[in-house]
Amino acid sequence: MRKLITLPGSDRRWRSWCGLVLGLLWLGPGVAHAATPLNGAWREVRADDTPQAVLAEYRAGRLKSFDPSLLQRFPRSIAGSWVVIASQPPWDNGERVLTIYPPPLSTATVIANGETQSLALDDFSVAAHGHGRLAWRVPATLPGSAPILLRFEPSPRLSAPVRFQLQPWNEYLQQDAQWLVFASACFAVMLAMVLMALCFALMLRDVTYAWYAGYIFCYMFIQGIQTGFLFHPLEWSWLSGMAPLAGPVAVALSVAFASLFMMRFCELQRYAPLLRVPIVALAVGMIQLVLMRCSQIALLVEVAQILLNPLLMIGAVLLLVAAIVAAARGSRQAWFFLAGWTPLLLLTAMTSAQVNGALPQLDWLNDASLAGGAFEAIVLSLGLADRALVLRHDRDIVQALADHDALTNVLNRRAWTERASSLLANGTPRPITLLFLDLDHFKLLNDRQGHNAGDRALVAVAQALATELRPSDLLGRYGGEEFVALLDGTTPQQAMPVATRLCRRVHRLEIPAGDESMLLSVSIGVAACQDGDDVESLVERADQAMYEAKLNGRNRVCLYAETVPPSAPIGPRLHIVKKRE
Ligand SMILES: Nc1nc2c(ncn2[C@@H]2O[C@H](COP(=O)(O)OP(=O)(O)OP(=O)(O)O)[C@@H](O)[C@H]2O)c(=O)[nH]1
Repeated sequence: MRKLITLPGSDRRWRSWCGLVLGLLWLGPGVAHAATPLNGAWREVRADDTPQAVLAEYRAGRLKSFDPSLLQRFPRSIAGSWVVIASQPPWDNGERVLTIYPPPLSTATVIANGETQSLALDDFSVAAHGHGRLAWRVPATLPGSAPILLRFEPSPRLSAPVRFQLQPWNEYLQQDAQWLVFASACFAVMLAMVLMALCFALMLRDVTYAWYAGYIFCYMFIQGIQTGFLFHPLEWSWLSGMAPLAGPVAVALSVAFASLFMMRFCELQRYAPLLRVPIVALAVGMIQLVLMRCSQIALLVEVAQILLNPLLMIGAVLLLVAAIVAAARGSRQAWFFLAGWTPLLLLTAMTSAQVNGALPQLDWLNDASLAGGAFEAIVLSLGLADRALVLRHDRDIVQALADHDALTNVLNRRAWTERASSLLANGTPRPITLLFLDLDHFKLLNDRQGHNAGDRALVAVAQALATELRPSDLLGRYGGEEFVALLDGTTPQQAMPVATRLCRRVHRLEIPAGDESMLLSVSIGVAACQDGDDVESLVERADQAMYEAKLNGRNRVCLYAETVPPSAPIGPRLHIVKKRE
């Protein structure tokens, strides 16, 4: 048989570095290990084959040779394939482990020293298992020069290509542990994002998070089956034999969840409304495939099997186009989707190409897909956080619009009442005083100068009041030409000079109206908060005081009578603002 040249160490290291870059979380398998150089040969299984006859054919050089260090695809055949793996000299007779990576979903049987042993992901009978690969501990009695014969059982599906390694036991243990750390980290990241998204979905009652959680969970599940992580180390023995059903079902569900998630996340309704229909159809179609696959009706199962791959390809293109269109039309989230999802799509496309015999050197694609899942989960979570931020910003704007008077931009009556109520409800004993302001003869001003001039006057008054008051004072527009200001921590005696200042300030305002300027004045009622007061009762007393100010000639401040002893002279209750010259 023609001797095959194995890849030099530098090449292998280069491939490992590619894995590091693409895998992002690549911890262990990225480090190159000095595996024994191997020769490989194979042929399809025939009906009257015996292991001895196959080995004899191998020794006679009649099998098809291949390089075990590269990914090798054994065609789907009815009976399966024989594979012979032999070390190149110098032979190592120490403790060795033969590994098959990535682990095939079908069973492989090793025949050595006249004994057979089955290797399968969902085989829980053997004590020692490889993680993320099939592993067989070579018996010490088998000489290093002896070829190892394997029989790959026929697979109903197109089988993924595999590569073989023969490693010293210690080196294998180290690589196995590194892979476990790497895979656990990837799965932990994805699981954390799923749990976080579920909490958000429940708390915020936003189904986008639920679709996201479903999508990432399905992807995790697919990776868990493909890498064998669910079987070893998780030992989900109940899943044994179910992989051929559970795998395609999880794939179809993940596409359905991804479609529903991306539709809401990228706001297709706003940015690409026409693409919503095919994407909803894709999600519905995938769910139908799941139902057909689980129906146990042979015809439906067969049809579902045939439709899955073409629909996957169409779906991938559709989601990609929709995301690009939405991103181009201004959807921020679509960029997050593209950043997280495109690497995974590329990896999936490359893995599919490998199933058809391309890219045999890229043996890191499977682990990179695992890391790609974790990377995507993080990027999409960042996208969801960004979306929450944008929604909060929009909500703040709406809230501000709802709380503020459109003309004067001070708090409107509802918002002012709410905030004043919570201030009064805050039980800390402290003085609180309310000013009730009503512009004088405003109807006259409107009638003479027009409604627009009246509006300008209201805006100018609101600005003047806001400037004159402290930021902590609660200013609001209570009605047409009525304003209220709640002065927290202020006694009526302290509030009177403030109210007088406001009175003067309003009276000094110059509101241009045609050739002349308007003269404004305001009457202010002052009332102190008493025990058991609510906003309504406090406003009522301040309103009464304001009427008193009106009755006394307007353009003045009046303190509500009950808040000062009846014996007090009228002076401190009534502040008259001098008429403007
Ligand atoms: N321009 C303008 N006018 C308003 C607005 N809201 C209420 N008004 C007017 O304010 C006037 C209030 O008139 P009245 O309640 O009779 O009070 P007044 O004319 O100020 O008289 P006194 O309060 O007794 O001094 C009415 O003519 C309302 O139409 C507004 O947003 N813009």
